Amino acid sequence: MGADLKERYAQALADPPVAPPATSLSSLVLGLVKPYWTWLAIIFLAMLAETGMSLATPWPLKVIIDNVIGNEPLPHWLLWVEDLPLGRHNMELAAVAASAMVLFNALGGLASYTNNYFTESVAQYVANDLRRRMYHHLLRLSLSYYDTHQVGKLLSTITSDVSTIQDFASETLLNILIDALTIIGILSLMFYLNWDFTLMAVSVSPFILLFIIRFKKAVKAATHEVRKDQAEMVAVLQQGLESIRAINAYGRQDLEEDRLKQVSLETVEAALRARKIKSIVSPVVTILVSFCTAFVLWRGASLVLAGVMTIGALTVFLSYLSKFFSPIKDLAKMTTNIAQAMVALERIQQILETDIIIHQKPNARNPGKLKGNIVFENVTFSYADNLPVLHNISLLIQAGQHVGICGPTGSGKSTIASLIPRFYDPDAGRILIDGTDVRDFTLEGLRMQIGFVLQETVLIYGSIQENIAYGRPEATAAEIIEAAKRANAHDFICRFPKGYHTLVGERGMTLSGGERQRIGIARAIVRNSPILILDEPTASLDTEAERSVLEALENLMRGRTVITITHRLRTICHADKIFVIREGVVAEEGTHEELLQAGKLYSELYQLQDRKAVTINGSPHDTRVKP
Ligand SMILES: Nc1ncnc2c1ncn2[C@@H]1O[C@H](COP(=O)(O)OP(=O)(O)OP(=O)(O)O)[C@@H](O)[C@H]1O
Repeated sequence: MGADLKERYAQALADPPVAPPATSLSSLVLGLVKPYWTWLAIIFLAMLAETGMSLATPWPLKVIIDNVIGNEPLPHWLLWVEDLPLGRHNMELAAVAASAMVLFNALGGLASYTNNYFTESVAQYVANDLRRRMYHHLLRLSLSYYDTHQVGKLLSTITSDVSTIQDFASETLLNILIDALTIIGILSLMFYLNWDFTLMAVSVSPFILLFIIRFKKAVKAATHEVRKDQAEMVAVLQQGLESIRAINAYGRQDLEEDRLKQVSLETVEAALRARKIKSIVSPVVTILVSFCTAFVLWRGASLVLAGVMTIGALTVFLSYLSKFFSPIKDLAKMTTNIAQAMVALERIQQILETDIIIHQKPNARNPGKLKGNIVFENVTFSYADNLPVLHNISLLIQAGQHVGICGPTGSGKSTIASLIPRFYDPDAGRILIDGTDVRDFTLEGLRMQIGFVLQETVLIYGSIQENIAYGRPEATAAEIIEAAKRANAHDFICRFPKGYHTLVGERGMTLSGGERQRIGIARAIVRNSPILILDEPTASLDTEAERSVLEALENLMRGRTVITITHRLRTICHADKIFVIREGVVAEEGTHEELLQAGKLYSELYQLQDRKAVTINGSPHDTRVKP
């Protein structure tokens, strides 16, 4: 058992969590449990044994009442007891009955242990598979999915909804199956004991089941509402904690608290509405069941008095009746759990079925080492339907060229850059690198050829060394140190007591903006891609930090095709070509001198910035990057 589990654990770590896309809830569930069919078979057998033992337990009592205490003859299926070497003494028969009771319970206990052991294993591994499958899917969705979905709500599904499924699989599902088997078994035995009596006794069951089914719908709708509100609450909390600096800076703690208060109260109200519906089910079922039991007691007493039924048979019948209604009552209670699990599955399925992915052609090829010729051919792109952000853009960037992209804010500069690594695909037109449409390359291969330094370098929680090697994990320690030296980062890293092993990112040491950018540059140097996209890499830095970062950038840019997006025109005035973007079109293109001579938008922007720099510093402030 242990070895099997260990093996499964190792597989769960190693298996790629890829699974065919789910189409319906049932196919999702079947796909999830399929790998565990041997365990499911063991569970089923153990369940049969557990149910059988539970059905057998009242019979020793009947033997004691009817055959040991009373004088009823032994039923024909028990005559073999007379052949035992125990003799025919009543107390010996009582000893057999008592031992049988212990045996039934012990076997039932063993079956129950096996059941729980394997059910919990299946539940844990199914939850593990679900989490991994969802994360795998989410990591590959197009960025446009995240433009319209809150991360907090997704977190809530990956954690809470998966836990709901896990709890359902490990507790409720097993109970439902055992209950169903028990009901079938008890009905058969009750028919054996007294069929017409049984028919009358259980005639109330269809009404109970109808009632339960009717309520299941209402409970499910209420549960949907509760989960929606709970996910909303996680989203509010996640956003608030993520924006903690802005909240402190603007003193908006009260506003954020109010937001949580509102959504938290909505969650409470939704949960109370759901409880109102849920709490009706149990009492109604209990009352219906008590009518039925009362009838059996009354009618049973008259049958015993008339000598048609033995006291033992009535006791066993009553014991079965309570066993029969207990799973029916459980089913009523479980309506809530079933509804919760259905809602959780639907929410998980919604994520798994999202198809906003950047598709890779089946015959896509790895581009290998690209030279870096980039062509935009009549590219049109919109984030939202029918609202183009780029209109018919055409650009030509030759391998090894350093080009600048500038233009007013919101004109589409960053959007242009994000189409090259296929963060998004254009609506019309195409983008070619070295003469091949980027959609003909594998996504991973294409992105390996592109390095980024953005306005803010995002540090991953881990050591500085891991952060530098993030884009190429196989980089050696020597390569990492060399990259840090070229990025002007080595000296400040060595000043930390733990050097390259210093923890950064969440909860780790916090680096200044300039230091973070230099880590970002070292990261791009280690990745060593022929195409480099610099999106306002110095925008958030002061003059001193900017100088050091620009020096590092010079080292990084050498020998690569570089696209620099910036508002600071002085940083691109030595570029081989500058594209001026306005309202999603290329308004002008040329070298710095050509654009100044043209005397249009670029020249206006440049002169405006020139005057500002003179005013601020008393002399022009030159932060140019020499290619
Ligand atoms: N993820 C997004 N979803 C929807 N619209 C977006 C998204 N990102 C940008 N936009 C919109 O697209 C337009 C172009 O944005 P983009 O970021 O490319 O401009 P930009 O020229 O780089 O601006 P800036 O100089 O301010 O960085 C803007 O109107 C912006 O509001």
